[in-house]
Amino acid sequence: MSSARDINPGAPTSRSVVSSWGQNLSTSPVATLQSPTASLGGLLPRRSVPKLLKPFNTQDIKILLLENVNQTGRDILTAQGYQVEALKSSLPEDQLIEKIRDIHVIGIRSKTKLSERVLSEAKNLLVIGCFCIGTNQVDLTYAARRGIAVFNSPFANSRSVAELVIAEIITLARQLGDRSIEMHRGTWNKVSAKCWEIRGKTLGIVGYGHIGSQLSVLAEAMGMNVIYYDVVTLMALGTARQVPSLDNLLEEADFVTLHVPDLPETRNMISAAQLDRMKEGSYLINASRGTVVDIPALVKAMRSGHIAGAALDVYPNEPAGNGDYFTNNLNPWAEELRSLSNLILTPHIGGSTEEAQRAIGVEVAEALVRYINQGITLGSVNLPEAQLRSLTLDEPEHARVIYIHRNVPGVLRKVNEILGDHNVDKQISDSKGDLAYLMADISNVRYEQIKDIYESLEGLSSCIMTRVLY
Ligand SMILES: NC(=O)c1ccc[n+]([C@@H]2O[C@H](COP(=O)([O-])OP(=O)(O)OC[C@H]3O[C@@H](n4cnc5c(N)ncnc54)[C@H](O)[C@@H]3O)[C@@H](O)[C@H]2O)c1
Ligand SMILES: O=C(O)CC[C@@H](O)C(=O)O
Repeated sequence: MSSARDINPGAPTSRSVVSSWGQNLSTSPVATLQSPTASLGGLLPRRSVPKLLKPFNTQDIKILLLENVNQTGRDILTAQGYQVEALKSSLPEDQLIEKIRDIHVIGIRSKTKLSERVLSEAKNLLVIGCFCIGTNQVDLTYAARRGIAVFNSPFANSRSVAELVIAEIITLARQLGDRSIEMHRGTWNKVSAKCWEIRGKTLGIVGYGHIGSQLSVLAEAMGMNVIYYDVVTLMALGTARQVPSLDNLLEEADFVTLHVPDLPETRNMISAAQLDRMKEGSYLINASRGTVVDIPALVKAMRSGHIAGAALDVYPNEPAGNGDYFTNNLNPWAEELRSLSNLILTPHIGGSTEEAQRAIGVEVAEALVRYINQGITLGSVNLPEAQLRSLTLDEPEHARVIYIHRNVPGVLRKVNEILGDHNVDKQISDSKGDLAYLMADISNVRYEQIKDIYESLEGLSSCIMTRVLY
């Protein structure tokens, strides 16, 4: 990345070299070192004081957090001395492009689309934090091509989603949503027709990952029979049973619940043909991604009475913030949906609990700090995972070189020629597809040599991004 030297806070420009020499490096060591996720602590030599690697004034790091990221995450980032701006909602694309030009880190949830168009404007961006499970809103391939790391929180809200689905199964079986709406309008409508217990009914889980498998355990505890369909063969929990095809599941289940990611092969996975296969009077729940269900087909199946009820938490288009947006302007069938009986509509709240949001805030913010301060990529969804133990304060004249590069032959030789005048204490390199990530801790490196190392690495044709931390 030819302009990285000017814009990458990891780049030892003369400004950052000068400003960091006299800097107190331990602005807030605790936030990095108390991480429960990385096993860094265990790898540290006893009684050595870890040194925070910051080749820049921490105040120079600019972070934009969108979509009301939890306070736990904001606190961790602010404690590092970074400049943190936090907004409650997402931003329209043009405003996002304006903002993203200037920042080093962006934190988002599910609404902010970080497309190639947006990311191509993000000249300073080092890392993206998705404060959620899904990463489908980010162009991961393009981000990797630019050497921009992406982190998420793979399962901190799984339990919250599973509990919501359990609540929805009973709510649909007993038509609780409709009874409640009627009572709110003053209507007493005591009925038992087509209201059921869930005990002994069959739950069909599509996608038996973190959420699907958690849900399986809860559903069995309530006396349901569980079957599941997944593209991967997975160990069944309890007495659940994997079925060989989606059609098998649809034909057997009383309740079908979807827990697959947004992928080309899951788009409209449940459409007219699949709804037809479902049992007469069965129910559909979608708390995965809005693209997975063909909504006009669902409307038709519900109007005919073939599908007795449904719960939707996610939609193809979702608004950037809270407000009266669930209209046909957002999705052309929104008002028709609103008119259906026994249909639970929720505003993408599957993972929205205090517990989940706090845990996600901590997990993702700590991953960001580890990456910014030490270059550790453990848990990254798009870069190879690499970690080295922290340098310590009793290791003076050490520097950590991070070289993100195209995965082509001969790179290690060239890098080691550049590092050759110094002692390479530790080195790790890993690749993922076309991309490779190298970390090396070198000693006997004088302050004025760092700039040369940086410029030599940047001059290699394989270079995507170089950072030198010291
Ligand atoms: N509503 C919410 O607030 C909310 C919260 C968290 C997660 N989610 C969404 O829920 C979904 C599932 O999350 P998770 O954490 O359980 O994911 P996961 O990756 O742990 O599990 C997904 C499972 O789906 C399977 N799968 C993939 N493609 C499939 C296909 N074509 N057919 C059948 N199975 C397939 C995978 O093999 C995997 O086992 C994701 O889309 C996620 O973004 C929504
Ligand atoms: O909190 C969100 O916006 C997203 C929740 C969920 O869809 C996820 O991907 O974790």
